[in-house]
Amino acid sequence: MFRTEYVKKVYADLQKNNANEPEFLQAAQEILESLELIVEKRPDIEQNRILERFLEPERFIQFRVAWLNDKNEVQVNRGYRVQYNSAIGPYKGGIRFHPSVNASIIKFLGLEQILKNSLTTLPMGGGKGGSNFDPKGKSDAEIMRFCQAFMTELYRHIGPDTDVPAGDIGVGGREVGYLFGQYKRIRDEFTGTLTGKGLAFGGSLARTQATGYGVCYFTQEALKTMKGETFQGKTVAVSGAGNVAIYAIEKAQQLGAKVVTCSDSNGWIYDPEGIDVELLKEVKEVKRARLTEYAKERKSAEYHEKKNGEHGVWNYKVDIALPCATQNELNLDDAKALVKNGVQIVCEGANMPTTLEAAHYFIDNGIIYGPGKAANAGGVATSGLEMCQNSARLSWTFEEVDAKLKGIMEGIFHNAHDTAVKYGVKENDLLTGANIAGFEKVCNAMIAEGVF
Ligand SMILES: NC(=O)C1=CN([C@@H]2O[C@H](COP(=O)(O)OP(=O)(O)OC[C@H]3O[C@@H](n4cnc5c(N)ncnc54)[C@H](OP(=O)(O)O)[C@@H]3O)[C@@H](O)[C@H]2O)C=CC1
Ligand SMILES: O=C(O)CCC(=O)C(=O)O
Repeated sequence: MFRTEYVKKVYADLQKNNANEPEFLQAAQEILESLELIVEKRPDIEQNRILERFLEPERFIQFRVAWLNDKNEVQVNRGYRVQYNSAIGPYKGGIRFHPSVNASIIKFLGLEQILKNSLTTLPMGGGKGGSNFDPKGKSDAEIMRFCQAFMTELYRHIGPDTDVPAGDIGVGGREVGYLFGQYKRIRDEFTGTLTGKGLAFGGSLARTQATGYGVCYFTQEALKTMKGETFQGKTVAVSGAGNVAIYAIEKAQQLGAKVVTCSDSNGWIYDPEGIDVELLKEVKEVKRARLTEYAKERKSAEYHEKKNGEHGVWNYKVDIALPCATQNELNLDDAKALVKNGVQIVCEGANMPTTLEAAHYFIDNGIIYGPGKAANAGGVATSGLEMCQNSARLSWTFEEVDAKLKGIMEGIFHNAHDTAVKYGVKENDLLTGANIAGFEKVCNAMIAEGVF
């Protein structure tokens, strides 16, 4: 797995100290495999014990969230915030509400966020938070009470220049609104402490679309640079049917592709005529319903229920795959099926959706592989633009924000690509390129700021 004694020791210690955290160890292993190349060139990394410090969160907060459901029964959940690294800016990263959330998930997401935020070129450190609260089936009033209870603890740890949370799985505009309202009430201040806010109270135009659009801008730039091609006429598989998936589908179709799949945790849609994205928005964003509702309304769509935990969407003949649901949703068998069916490029809208062996398989087989920390950075980049607008007390137009987002995503692609080439790995290995490029800036800042 590793060549150098230093990296071997760092990873062995990490395994010992985080034995029950598989997602965290997976993310760390993937990053260390890339960073070994820079460690070999720069002795100051080992001298300053940068890897040990980089992998250890500056702060990990865990707290009780007690709230009342609609029957006036007391419910208890667990809340988290990891403030992972502040070398290049205030901690920044989303909040996830999903029953699977635990320390391992929060730490893997926080670790990825450090590199992602660095790649955006904006001054943002890495953080992430969440709860094992399950928003599915909860009334609007229950969601509000949970968000208020969550923020009643979190507020003391965050602030516009300290830590700026946002949304992630299970946390969208509605939840950010309730979280912001409670923060404002407790602190008695109106600042940009959360991003992804409603447009009426400091949100940025294009933040809703940003992650999905950004994945497509990144994919388009990679296709153009490495293959001289575009989305025009291509067939695309997307997984997920949430915020990232919906706007990835919308932009891919605007750029001339046909997207034939999407999914939720119960099943998937195959729609050979192309996903009707307006219908998908109606089902998911307005009605908050399941994909079975989409299939009822759309004659050309097939609905498949998931039986053995399989994701389903990776078995079709497509040119482009955009995993946009959740971690480890694309395994080695899925990767083999995609390659057999002629996929050219895989760019991740979700965080770590591809298992490590599947990612290696793509890279070894010449597939352009854009990891989430690079390809989905458009969400947090636009959050960074929301922070700029809040500080300046003004709002930019949709076109201004979208143009900046596109420029940032193109820049991230070129940074990852150029770094891959510079370090002598295959040019389709954007994973190594993204890891090293994101890390270098954080590493230099950590050394300059002294031992901490
Ligand atoms: N929102 C953002 O700006 C950003 C999000 N991301 C990442 O993108 C991914 C999707 O986030 P987002 O679209 O915001 O979240 P949403 O909550 O809007 O949507 C999540 C989608 O993924 C599905 N999903 C979630 N968990 C699972 C699971 N365990 N198994 C199968 N399907 C699942 C959901 O299905 P169901 O409804 O059935 O649960 C839903 O379709 C995540 O990995 C997130 O970290 C990355 C960068 C920014
Ligand atoms: O917009 C943000 O601050 C966070 C986005 C996020 O959570 C992510 O990039 O995974």
